[in-house]
Amino acid sequence: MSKRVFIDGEAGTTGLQIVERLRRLDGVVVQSLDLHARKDNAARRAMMASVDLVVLCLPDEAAREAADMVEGLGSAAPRLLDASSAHRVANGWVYGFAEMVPGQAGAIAQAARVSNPGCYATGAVALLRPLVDAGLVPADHPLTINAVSGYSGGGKALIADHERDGGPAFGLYGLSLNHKHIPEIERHGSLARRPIFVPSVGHFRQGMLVSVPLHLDALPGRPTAREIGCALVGHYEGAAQVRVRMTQVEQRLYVEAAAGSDVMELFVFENEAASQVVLVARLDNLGKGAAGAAVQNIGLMLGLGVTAWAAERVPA
Ligand SMILES: NC(=O)C1=CN([C@@H]2O[C@H](COP(=O)(O)OP(=O)(O)OC[C@H]3O[C@@H](n4cnc5c(N)ncnc54)[C@H](OP(=O)(O)O)[C@@H]3O)[C@@H](O)[C@H]2O)C=CC1
Ligand SMILES: CC(=O)N[C@@H](CCC(=O)OP(=O)(O)O)C(=O)O
Repeated sequence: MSKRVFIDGEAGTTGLQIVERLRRLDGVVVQSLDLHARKDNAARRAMMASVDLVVLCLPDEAAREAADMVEGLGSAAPRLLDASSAHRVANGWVYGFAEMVPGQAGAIAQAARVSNPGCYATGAVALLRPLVDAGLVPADHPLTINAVSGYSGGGKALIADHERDGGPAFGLYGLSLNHKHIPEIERHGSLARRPIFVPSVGHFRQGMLVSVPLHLDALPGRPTAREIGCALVGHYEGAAQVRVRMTQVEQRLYVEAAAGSDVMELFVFENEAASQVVLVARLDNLGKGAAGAAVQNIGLMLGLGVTAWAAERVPA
């Protein structure tokens, strides 16, 4: 029998992307509220009690309220996947980055409550966690993370701002060095020192690049770029939605290649003579950075086979 999923916030940027993906999957049916009932709490509660899984695609405060609503259903409570940033470092929630450490996919499959990772955090944690766990980058190493995102990362409001005449071309933000993804990058990157994180947004709809520069001669044991690349390759071997690209011939890395794909690519670029590398994650903020990861987690939580769909979208 098909599993029933309710997406609270279905009409938003992330919600629509999840629905589009779920429509192509066997074994799952999306249950929707009528347009006029989307914000009617009694209708939402009744819908939540009737499904196997609720996905929250809401602003943080509304996601907290919706999670309380689900919890209030007691033994009738469905399982919960939250795409907002409300619960990413909260107790009792499993972090929905299946490839992060061995056993994470299994923990997601068993969990009652899963928090989908933030888009920037997905790139940063993907690059850093395996290197910290392997001892190549010390947990307390001073790190800087730079990133550029497509404007769809800011939801309906930022999309409208960019799609009007005279929308902005490019801008840095988060300049109080307090972006909301820093706590999840610290926690799930296993970092003991707060990184400096400088996000930016460009005048393109989808895709993002997250980069971490490293001075190799400031790391213990002075690892080579190859050792770093091999650690990433070893960690992500067999992962359908993460690819490590070992050849670094590109002089330019374009963000466009990520748009529309649910696969995240990781790169290690180096200047050997200067003993410097820059690690880069390229992903779609709406793909592996949001809806792609959400559908992967829905598949794990409901026991559906979703990797075949993901593989269709692997770039050449
Ligand atoms: N865009 C992205 O790249 C990513 C977004 N996310 C997260 O996903 C969540 C949704 O973001 P996004 O899709 O971009 O946002 P949007 O602004 O595009 O959509 C938000 C949706 O939530 C609905 N909504 C707002 N408040 C309520 C409420 N109180 N009750 C019911 N529905 C409500 C809105 O309806 P209406 O328009 O009618 O108000 C809208 O449909 C956020 O927490 C965001 O941080 C996560 C990863 C990436
Ligand atoms: C360009 C832009 O505005 N991006 C969003 C993050 C998008 C994302 O990952 O979402 P959540 O953490 O909200 O789930 C921001 O910086 O707040």
